[in-house]
Amino acid sequence: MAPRATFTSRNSSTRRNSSRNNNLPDELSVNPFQLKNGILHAENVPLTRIADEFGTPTYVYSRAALESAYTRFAAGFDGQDHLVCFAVKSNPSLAVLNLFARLGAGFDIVSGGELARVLAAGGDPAKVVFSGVGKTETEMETALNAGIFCFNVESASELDRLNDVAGRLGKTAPVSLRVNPNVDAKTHPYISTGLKNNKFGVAYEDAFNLYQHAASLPNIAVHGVDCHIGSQLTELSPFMDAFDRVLALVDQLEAEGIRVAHIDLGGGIGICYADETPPDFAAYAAAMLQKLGDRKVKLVFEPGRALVGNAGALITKVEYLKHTEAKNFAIVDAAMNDLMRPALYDAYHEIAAVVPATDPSSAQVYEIVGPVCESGDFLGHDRKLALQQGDLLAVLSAGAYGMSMSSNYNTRPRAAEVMVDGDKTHLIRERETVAQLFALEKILG
Ligand SMILES: Cc1ncc(COP(=O)(O)O)c(C=O)c1O
Ligand SMILES: N[C@@H](CCCC[NH3+])C(=O)O
Repeated sequence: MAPRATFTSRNSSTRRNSSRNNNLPDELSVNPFQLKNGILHAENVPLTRIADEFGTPTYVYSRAALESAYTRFAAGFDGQDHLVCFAVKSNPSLAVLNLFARLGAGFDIVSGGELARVLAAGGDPAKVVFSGVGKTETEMETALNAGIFCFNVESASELDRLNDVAGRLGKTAPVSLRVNPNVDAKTHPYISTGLKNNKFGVAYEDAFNLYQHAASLPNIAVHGVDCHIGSQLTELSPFMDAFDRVLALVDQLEAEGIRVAHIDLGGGIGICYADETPPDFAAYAAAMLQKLGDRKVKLVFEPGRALVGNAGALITKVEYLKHTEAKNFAIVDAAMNDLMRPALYDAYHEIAAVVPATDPSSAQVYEIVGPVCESGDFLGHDRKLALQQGDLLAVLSAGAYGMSMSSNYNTRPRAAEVMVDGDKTHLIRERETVAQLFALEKILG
């Protein structure tokens, strides 16, 4: 897959970002990384300026793209009672969460740590849904005390524990059961969650009985039905199939007198990394609303990647070029610890020169690799680029599951994070120092 000359075909609807007047053309709010005067920019900031000011590797996010994605996603549900809960795991930066909170977003969390982040970022606990298969008692207590919107319960034993914890606190826990509809999400097996053999949720066949049990528990209030079938979905049909199964269950529950006030359809809409054509937000919303029909129920969504993925890039510098008999290597200063998606899923990220060579005839096919001592430490295979030592590269579509899955492997401080807003830059996370990496450690006395 050759890198494209322009960096387009991110989620395609180009409606104006109505959240605030950022004076950016619509196109730049949707595709913030564009070439101008021979330099790749984020909005109106040349990436060369970011590298000079903040060093490399650095994650860069576009405020306009983040806000535009949220606004376009939510706009599809205008007129329908709904709540968009951004999936924090995809990008837990306080600055990112704060932007979404200001737009009225809720949040999908999977740990007490994520709840703390949401609260620190100004998020409203009453708009938080708590997913995850392994909630601890302490996490349940904290979430009950914070007054979250709903627990997405993933097993019978979790339901009983939540009932006990709520009882101890003299509270009632609002609950959805996460049902596993056994639908093939048609995505990478590591990020498919809605099949029978996945650890997530409650088997569809068991859900009705478990709801009856939930309704009988003194400290549990059934509020909804939840379902999330996987991530990076590029087709509408699995969403539709899952929704069909969820609606059948909702009808069955209501017939039994168990009222369902909301349906949480999870996240999972994919983005364009290479040549995928994921469902357009408007088409996704229209299809969901059509299926919902005239049922009076709130819809909850948990999008992560679709709101942040294409709003971010990782800037890295070429440290060395190494030409061997078998391969050409561009050894860059970002590595699998900064962006592990290629190593973990063999995921493709477009990699573009920040200042493309004026004479592309010198281009060669490179392995783009990092300095980590693992053969799996690569960011891209077989990329045709005209490179020199010291050149800057931008690894695109890195706003989701990039920084959030980074590590300190090889005692590498994690990258800085910068938010671009028009022609301004904001350092939203400082680069870690090596001293910080072992500050909590002790040697024996
Ligand atoms: C329960 C839950 N909700 C939402 C998400 C967000 O998924 P995505 O980033 O694909 O929208 C995930 C991750 O797959 C998840 O596990
Ligand atoms: N980490 C994955 C997505 C996992 C979704 C979490 N349920 C990715 O980078 O694509």
